[in-house]
Amino acid sequence: MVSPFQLLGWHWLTNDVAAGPIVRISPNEVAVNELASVKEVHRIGSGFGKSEWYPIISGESPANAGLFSQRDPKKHAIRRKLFSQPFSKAGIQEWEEMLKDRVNMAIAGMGKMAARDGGVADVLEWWTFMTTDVIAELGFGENFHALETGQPSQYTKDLLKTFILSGLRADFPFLFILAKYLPIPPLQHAVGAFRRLEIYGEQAIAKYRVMEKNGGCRKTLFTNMAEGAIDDKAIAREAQNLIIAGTDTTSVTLTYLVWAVASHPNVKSKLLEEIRQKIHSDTFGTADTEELPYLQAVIQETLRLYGAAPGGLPRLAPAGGRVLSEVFVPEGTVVTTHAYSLHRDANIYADPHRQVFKPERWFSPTQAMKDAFMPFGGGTRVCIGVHLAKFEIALGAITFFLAYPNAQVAPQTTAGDMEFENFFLIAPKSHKCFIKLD
Ligand code: HEM
Repeated sequence: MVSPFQLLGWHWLTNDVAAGPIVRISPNEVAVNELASVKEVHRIGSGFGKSEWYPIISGESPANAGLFSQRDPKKHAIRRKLFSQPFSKAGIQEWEEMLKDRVNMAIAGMGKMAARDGGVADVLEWWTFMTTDVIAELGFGENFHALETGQPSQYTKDLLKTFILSGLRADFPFLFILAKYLPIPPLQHAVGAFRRLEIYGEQAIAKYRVMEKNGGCRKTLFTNMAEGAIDDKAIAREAQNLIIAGTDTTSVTLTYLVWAVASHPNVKSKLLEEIRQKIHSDTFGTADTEELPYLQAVIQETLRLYGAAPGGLPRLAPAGGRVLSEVFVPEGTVVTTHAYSLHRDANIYADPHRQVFKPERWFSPTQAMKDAFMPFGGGTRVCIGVHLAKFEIALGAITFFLAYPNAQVAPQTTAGDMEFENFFLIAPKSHKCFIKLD
């Protein structure tokens, strides 16, 4: 059974290291935190598949499940194969100019905001406009113009609203049925948003097809997929899912990176020294970002502490059950693993906690550090957007600190504001991160 806590994504911090390697957190659910057990759960071929939480939270039936929520391993493998080239490192590098353009627009937007608002900009807002415009271009071949207008599109607002509301819809479906007939404004807005999203996705793909016929369409991630490999309804759904999976995840992580670096002057000066030494003109590209070891260490450390999806990833114990951390876990039990706890395990990471932002630890990581590092999940279900996310974060960080080397956390943003809110994906509680740019 899926618990309301699972649906709302609130069940992730309970598995503290002190609580033990395996903890029963509901009648049919255990959380595991021991490295060997976590590795077993995510090992390719281990038989631990995604639980029923995924189709419920995404609102997708088995017949129309997308890449993220597909539970059937064979169907998932077929869909994943279609995505693997466009999302590969080389595939993402083909979008380099567009990525750089959107990063530059975000930096310019922050500058304009700061010029208007006493030198201070909300970087979370601009990184979110950036990631939205990037993924809309990749998924739909459309520009949502969030960066140009400094406003989220109606589509993005609906999408993010429905992501939070999907937990509610799954738990209380009758409320959403009633909402069609009863004048309860918040529920009617939600139903309207779900419907608008479906219509928008289908219209966008239909429009794309017309342009394709006339030879005037922009390339998308789906452009080179074999004819008929995936129908237009499924493309619309996948594109929509990519916007959910690829927007806030990256913008929140990049925001925490800027905040953490701006809060640690020694880290900032080392990062700036490396960037200034190795980046000599604005023609730098994605490949150059991989030649900056200190930047890469800063990104790793940010993902360790502030990766955007650190909570439980629910899987089902396979036929016959399994022994995990010396405990027999019967078949069908929900088993969750949590990057949050693993990334703070003092047996693996020295001084693991939040105050200790130490990129240097990644210069010579132990095998255990590498094995325990799972901000993007693991096994066959590891995040498909990892290269896109890492390039956006790297390009964003370089461009930001070159433009604003004196960046500091503004007094409007306190440590409390940057505590996590958690709905499966985390965000700063205040949903803002004000940085003084000069
Ligand atoms: C810093 C940014 C990101 C983080 C921390 C992150 C994290 C994750 C995690 C932890 C998972 C595994 C979920 C599970 O097993 O339940 C995942 C899966 C996934 N992510 Fe990401 N993600 C990020 C960026 C992106 C981007 C940019 C995209 C696409 C545009 C994306 C698309 C996906 C998809 C489609 C899956 C499902 C893959 C599958 O099941 O085959 N993610 N992500």
